[in-house]
Amino acid sequence: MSTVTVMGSGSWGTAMASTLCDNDHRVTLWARRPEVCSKINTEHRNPDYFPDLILPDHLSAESDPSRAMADAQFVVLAVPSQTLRENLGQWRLPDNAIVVSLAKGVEVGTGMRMSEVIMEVTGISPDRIAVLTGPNLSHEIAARQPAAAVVASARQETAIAVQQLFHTATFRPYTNNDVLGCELGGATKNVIALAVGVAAGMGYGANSAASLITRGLAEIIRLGEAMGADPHTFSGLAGIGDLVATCSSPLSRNRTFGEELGRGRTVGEISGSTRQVAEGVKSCKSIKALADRYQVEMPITHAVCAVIDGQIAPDALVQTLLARAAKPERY
Ligand SMILES: NC(=O)C1=CN([C@@H]2O[C@H](COP(=O)(O)OP(=O)(O)OC[C@H]3O[C@@H](n4cnc5c(N)ncnc54)[C@H](O)[C@@H]3O)[C@@H](O)[C@H]2O)C=CC1
Ligand SMILES: O=C(CO)COP(=O)(O)O
Repeated sequence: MSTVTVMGSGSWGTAMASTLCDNDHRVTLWARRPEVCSKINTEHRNPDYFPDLILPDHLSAESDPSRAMADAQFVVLAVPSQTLRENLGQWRLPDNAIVVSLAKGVEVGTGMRMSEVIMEVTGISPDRIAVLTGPNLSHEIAARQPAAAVVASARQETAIAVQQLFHTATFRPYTNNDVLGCELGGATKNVIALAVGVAAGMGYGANSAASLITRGLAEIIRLGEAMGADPHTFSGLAGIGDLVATCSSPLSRNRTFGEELGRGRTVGEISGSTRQVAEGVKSCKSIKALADRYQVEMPITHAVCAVIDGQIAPDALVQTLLARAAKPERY
């Protein structure tokens, strides 16, 4: 049994905290709002994110970050990518705890992956940092539907410790030492899911979705290789696995955001109507910046950015991609 603190009580933090309880770990969930803590502690519910789910009764919630993390052997970070730097700046993580990053994004302005942000802000060695990623839609995980995932760390013992921490009867993590590839896979698939959503919102079917997923994977691999990732990572759970889950599921916030765009709503309208984060809306900019920095062609990412920035209408996204010069199929 380990002592684990999950920092962030949105969809993914709550689902992961709940899963961790299946292994009888001592789990504390940090929530910003005391009223959320109170609902979790007294009613075992987090109604804003899971109105129908009863949480394990031994899951406890705490709104004070220091109290939440006291004694934690593992700290699991489940806040949005674009707030992680600010959050870490305000928190004091316990010495020697292993830090697990759950966020799937690239920081706007710096182009940094989440493990890089963690290292820069906290000074923690990469040996104590792990990334958990893969095809893991929170509502399916919270319902204990079976799924696999990847735990990546620079240090194999850390990856194995986190793998064991999360491995339950329904949740099966594999280890991987390609932290860069795993993080990139998780962040880039959100952008492709936005494009797939736009196509779906315009009424296009499986052929359009499959074409975007496949060519999306090609541009993800191009970027990954240019940055030094292992290309095999992208044929695994952190790559094609997560890409397929996110691009296919109506539960995906990124795909749904794109679908709303395709139906004619604006970025402002969609963002204003949900409290949930669709990471690709911001990360598309930082991923496009990485593509420019590494001189990699990422036409779908470019087109998504143009839609999000209002430079082209959503219904021009697919046309823009189809009108590109003809070329051989290759990565
Ligand atoms: N929901 C899912 O199925 C999965 C999500 N993820 C990733 O997990 C990360 C967190 O996403 P979700 O929990 O799904 O998002 P969410 O929108 O459901 O919840 C985000 C949580 O962060 C909190 N938050 C927002 N702004 C904050 C701030 N400035 N400071 C501190 N906390 C803040 C919110 O109150 C909320 O508790 C994202 O990077 C997402 O890509 C990864 C795998 C699956
Ligand atoms: O990362 C996810 C599934 O693995 C969740 O995707 P969304 O953020 O699009 O809901």
